[in-house]
Amino acid sequence: MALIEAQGLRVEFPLYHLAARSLKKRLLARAAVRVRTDEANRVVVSALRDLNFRIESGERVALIGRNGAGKTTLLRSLAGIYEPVGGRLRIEGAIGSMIDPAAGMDQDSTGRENVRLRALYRNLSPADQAKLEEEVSEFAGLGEFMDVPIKGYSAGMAIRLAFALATAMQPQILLMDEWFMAGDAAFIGKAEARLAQLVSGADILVIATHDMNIVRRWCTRAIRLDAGRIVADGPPDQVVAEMMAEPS
Ligand SMILES: Nc1ncnc2c1ncn2[C@@H]1O[C@H](COP(=O)(O)OP(=O)(O)OP(=O)(O)O)[C@@H](O)[C@H]1O
Repeated sequence: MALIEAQGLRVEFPLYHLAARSLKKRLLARAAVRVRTDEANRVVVSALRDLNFRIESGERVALIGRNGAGKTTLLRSLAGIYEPVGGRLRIEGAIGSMIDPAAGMDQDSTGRENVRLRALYRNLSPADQAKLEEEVSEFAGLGEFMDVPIKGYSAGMAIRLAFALATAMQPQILLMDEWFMAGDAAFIGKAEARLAQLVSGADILVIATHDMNIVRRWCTRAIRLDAGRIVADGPPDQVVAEMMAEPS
């Protein structure tokens, strides 16, 4: 059984380059809601503000909302990439994350070496390591590029490798940013089939997306963020319809 529970979750980013006083003042005056000065007199952006939610096994949740609403920040916080500045986050279950293809990859190592590093990190037996290597190479379809340092990969090749690696081991909680579905048509077809299988096996899926077809097709619940707050949480059809009805 997997579980994600947030209570009063807050994430902020300091804006270090805003030291100049007048600029700071102007910005604070214009964006009083999300930009504030903290106790240490630093200007910070409130990316997530007092989020409360509970996601249980069997749920497939879409995070929706306009640019800058906080979707990616929330995904990254769930993945443990960002440390909340306030509140509590409880996560039970092994996480597989497809947020940033470069995350957890060593740019100077080859694709194959990166797969081996991941296997070592996960403490896999030599047999499982060999199986993982074979599976990832086959799915990514990179051919001889598996033996080229990944800093020489195109964006699409990096996505292929990261996708193959993240989906090779069945996670209980799958975190995903929609642009992982980018790529050429052949890969998207393959990726969708793989994801469908994974989603049915994962206990929880959380996907950040602007694509309402993905929300309706894949998800059982939609959480809509606006300026770092949750403004709607419920069945996808209802939350999407409400959002569409609002003037943009
Ligand atoms: N590393 C960072 N440093 C400073 N501010 C950040 C950082 N990451 C995000 N932010 C700010 O946090 C807020 C939320 O951004 P986030 O990327 O989570 O939004 P989003 O909903 O994923 O947007 P989009 O749909 O454009 O991808 C924005 O105001 C953004 O400027």
